[in-house]
Amino acid sequence: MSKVSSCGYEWTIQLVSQNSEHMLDKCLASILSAALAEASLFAFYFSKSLSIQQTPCAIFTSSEQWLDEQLDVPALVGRLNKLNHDVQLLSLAQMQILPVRYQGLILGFLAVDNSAIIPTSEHNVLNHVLNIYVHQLATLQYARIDPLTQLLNRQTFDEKVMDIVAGKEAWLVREHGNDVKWYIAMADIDHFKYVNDNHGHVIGDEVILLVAQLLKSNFRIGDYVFRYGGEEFAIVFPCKDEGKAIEKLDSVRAIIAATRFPQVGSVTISLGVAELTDNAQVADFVNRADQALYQSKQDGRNRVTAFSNMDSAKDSYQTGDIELF
Ligand SMILES: Nc1nc2c(ncn2[C@@H]2O[C@H](COP(=O)(O)OP(=O)(O)OP(=O)(O)O)[C@@H](O)[C@H]2O)c(=O)[nH]1
Repeated sequence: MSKVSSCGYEWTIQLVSQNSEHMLDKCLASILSAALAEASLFAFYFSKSLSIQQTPCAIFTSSEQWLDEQLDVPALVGRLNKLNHDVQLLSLAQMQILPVRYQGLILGFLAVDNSAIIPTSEHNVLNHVLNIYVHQLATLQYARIDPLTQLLNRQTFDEKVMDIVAGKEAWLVREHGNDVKWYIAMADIDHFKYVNDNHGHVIGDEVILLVAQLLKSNFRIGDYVFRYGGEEFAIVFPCKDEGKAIEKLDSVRAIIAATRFPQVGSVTISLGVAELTDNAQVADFVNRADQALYQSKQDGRNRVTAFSNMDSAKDSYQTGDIELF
């Protein structure tokens, strides 16, 4: 543990120079492995959505068995939340817990077994390292956010879809088993040009914002909602099967159609949906969902179309002559 005090500055520099979440996690893991070399077991739990609505999950652990047996994460977070904000270390019977706070909320913790007792002078440095991690994560996440809607932006979209196709969403398998599929939906506000032309761009922006909020609040926390372009959104979400995915999208479509938009009245969206399989490129998935969306527009708008139900579109997709917007 003596390494801790001498390396604080170096570790800070290492953490703030990471430019992806994945590399930031790896960097923190290697720092903690060096800092806690004398501890036989440790684990870092954190809520990456930076929200208390999501129970912190394991970012890395030195032994899953130890954790499964001893950590009741929701109970521990509840207990940490009741602590005074000045408390930086909680000593339990078999482990020491360093709470990780962001904007005053407990978003996670570092658990270290009692084989290495962390001296007061050193848990301050570890707390500092964990703080730098949280702030660097927040900085990386803000760069991925669309300023108008606070949704994930287009730049984040490709990376997230590639991660999902590569099977990097491990939490999902832990929670639902292997029989869950991912779907991509493209959603576009109907006749939006009319809104801009008749009410002006400021009201147009407000319509985009309200649609974004309705989309975000009607999908689950583990689903991804992106602002893909001006009045176009992409939603990437797991579902048991395509029927359920269409049902979900149609229920959100109906909620938007039933909402009264200030000044404008009613607004509808059209959607297209395709499954994310592991044998195509991100651009192919977007094309498929876009073709289905185009079909929804052709069929009269305010509806959901699944790419799998479009035989003619599949043919034209293969010959590459589909007309997209
Ligand atoms: N206010 C506002 N308007 C935008 C934004 N991005 C794109 N637009 C406008 O959105 C409109 C999109 O119109 P179109 O693509 O022609 O389609 P539409 O009128 O929505 O009709 P359909 O999609 O066929 O139902 C254009 O007038 C764009 O200028 C934005 O960020 N804010």
